[in-house]
Amino acid sequence: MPKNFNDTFLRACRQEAVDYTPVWYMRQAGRYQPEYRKIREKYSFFEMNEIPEVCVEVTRLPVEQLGVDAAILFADIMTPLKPIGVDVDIRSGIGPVIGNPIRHWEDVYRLGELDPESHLPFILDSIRMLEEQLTVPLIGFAGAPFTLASYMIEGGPSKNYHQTKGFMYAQPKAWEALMDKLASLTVTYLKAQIAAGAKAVQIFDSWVGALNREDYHRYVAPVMHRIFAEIKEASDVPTIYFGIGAGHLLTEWDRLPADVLGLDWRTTIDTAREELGIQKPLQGNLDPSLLLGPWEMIEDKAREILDQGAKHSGHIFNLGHGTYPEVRVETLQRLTAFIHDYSKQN
Ligand SMILES: Cc1c2[nH]c(c1CCC(=O)O)Cc1[nH]c(c(CCC(=O)O)c1C)Cc1[nH]c(c(CCC(=O)O)c1C)Cc1[nH]c(c(C)c1CCC(=O)O)C2
Repeated sequence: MPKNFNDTFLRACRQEAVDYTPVWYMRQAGRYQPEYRKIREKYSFFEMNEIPEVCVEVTRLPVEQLGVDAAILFADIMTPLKPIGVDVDIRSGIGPVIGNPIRHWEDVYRLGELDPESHLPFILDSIRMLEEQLTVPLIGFAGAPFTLASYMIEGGPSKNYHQTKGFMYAQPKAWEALMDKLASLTVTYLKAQIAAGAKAVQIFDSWVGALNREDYHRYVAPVMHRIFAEIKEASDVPTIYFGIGAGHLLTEWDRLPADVLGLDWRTTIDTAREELGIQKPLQGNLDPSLLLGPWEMIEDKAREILDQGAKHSGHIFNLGHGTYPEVRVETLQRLTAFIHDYSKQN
């Protein structure tokens, strides 16, 4: 680990004292960066992912360009599904598209088991290289079972997840088996990332907000509990749980052995703390669309989020979802500097 290592992000995850509010951005490596677009012209998404030199360069770029306090591994939530038999492609502007969607219980039983060292050596090599080079913590990540299953069942992005939920209601045994397999994969994958050098891990459950509280409790919470408990048992790296439109699930999430909860822009930090009584560290939550508005609006909102975050220990600034291709690099540079300067003074 380099000498000038900045652990502000990790300290905030543990609710320890910090000199300023740390910040990183979901999808901080991506098409809003001219350098990314240039590399992407030459390679497919998975080629970029599978060549460690490229993966390392793309992971480092936003740290150097924006001055953020954490790096997130350049990969996708779909990356570990390819080796277990999911025929997935990432299409620009669309997202993951699956050639062999799950329709019957047989499709669930056909899924293989992940062996990170032999299936994904490029990911672990990239993490080891980054661990030597980075002066900020590297966040490893994985998709949560519900969100992975939604792509595997729908065959691609969806608006209402009705096939996923239909499968869950109509074939509960197959659903449970699918959740179990994906939970094991997530634990195995994250443990391997931690062993290779990831300093924190985030689990993306982007689409789980499609479920009501009762269904979340019944069909998803048990596996999420198992995942966080098994990671906690194996290591002391902070774990972060994030989803979109999931404010109604926050009190359920609060009961999981996850360390940090990620908020989208629909739930303010004040609401989470004062109305829902959440004591865990919180990450978020500027609406990424606001980055397309005038600077004064961005600054006002960032100040409001920082003020709310500062009332309690444990706030990591982030967006409420990933940044968009239309966002200017300069906007994120200015926002990062503002967050650091403002939170140092307050
Ligand atoms: C649901 C989900 C996916 N992928 C991911 C999630 C969870 C977070 C979220 O909700 O956004 C997570 C993800 N995807 C990517 C990262 C890398 C790290 C980072 O945040 O910088 C991470 C953490 C790279 C990526 N993943 C993807 C890109 C764009 C790929 C390209 O260059 O075409 C990147 C940089 C593709 C992808 N992959 C997925 C989507 C919805 C898309 C975007 C489609 C598009 O707008 O083109 C599935």
